[in-house]
Amino acid sequence: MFPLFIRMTGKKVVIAGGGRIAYRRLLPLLDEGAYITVISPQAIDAIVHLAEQKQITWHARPIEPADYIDAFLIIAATNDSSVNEQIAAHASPNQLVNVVSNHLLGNVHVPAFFSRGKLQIAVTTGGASPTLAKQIKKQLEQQFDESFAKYVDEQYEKRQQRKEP
Ligand SMILES: C[C@@]1(CC(=O)O)c2cc3[nH]c(cc4nc(cc5[nH]c(cc(n2)[C@H]1CCC(=O)O)[C@@](C)(CC(=O)O)[C@@H]5CCC(=O)O)C(CC(=O)O)=C4CCC(=O)O)c(CCC(=O)O)c3CC(=O)O
Ligand SMILES: NC(=O)C1=CN([C@@H]2O[C@H](COP(=O)(O)OP(=O)(O)OC[C@H]3O[C@@H](n4cnc5c(N)ncnc54)[C@H](O)[C@@H]3O)[C@@H](O)[C@H]2O)C=CC1
Repeated sequence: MFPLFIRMTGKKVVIAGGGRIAYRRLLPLLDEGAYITVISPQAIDAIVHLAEQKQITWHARPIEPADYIDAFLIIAATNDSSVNEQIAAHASPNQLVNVVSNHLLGNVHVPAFFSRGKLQIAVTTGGASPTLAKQIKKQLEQQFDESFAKYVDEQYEKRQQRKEP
């Protein structure tokens, strides 16, 4: 696996499934300014609420291949692993696909991560132990406390000023 940090502003994201895991994927993507469509017969209240506020689109039905034909990122987060497998199989090789139920499918994994301003720290075990990734992230959260946000953002300002003519 090759680590990348992806600018998601304005990108189309299709999420299959409307449960807890779908919502965990959705929130940081929404923060990044992605256009999110959830396709799922049922959805948890928090997702329904975001749809009512028009922050995302929700279609209350099972996913179909036409739903994600032009998505930049597809997240297969249903509780039916055969549906998630079908999504991985139907996606184009040039789309990013994240499958929450099987680390061997899709072409991107979501790490455990946190931010301190522009500092972002992400940890993955490649599906070996998501719980270990979460534990390591928690330790790093203590080590790199909130004060790093100020430090990193100051460094950023200084670098920007040096670049200006
Ligand atoms: C491949 C990947 C999918 C992807 O890329 O989306 C994946 C796959 C699977 N996870 C499973 C289970 C659990 N995952 C967690 C937690 C997290 N899982 C996350 C990522 C990933 N999980 C990706 C690999 C990343 C890596 O390896 O480092 C984190 C880091 C990020 C996030 O999800 O936001 C987040 C911590 C967030 C945080 O707090 O920071 C917990 C614990 C909990 O929820 O508290 C459990 C239950 C305990 C257990 O089973 O270990 C199962 C079995 C499912 C089943 O039983 O059907 C599969 C399927 C499989 O193993 O194939
Ligand atoms: N990656 C991770 O961190 C973890 C992944 N998992 C996996 O994630 C899966 C989902 O977990 P939860 O969100 O808690 O499940 P959930 O049961 O709360 O939600 C599943 C959602 O999928 C929808 N769905 C079912 N069939 C569908 C279809 N054909 N098309 C579209 N949507 C459909 C349901 O309506 C529901 O909204 C679990 O079954 C498990 O395999 C579980 C724990 C952690």
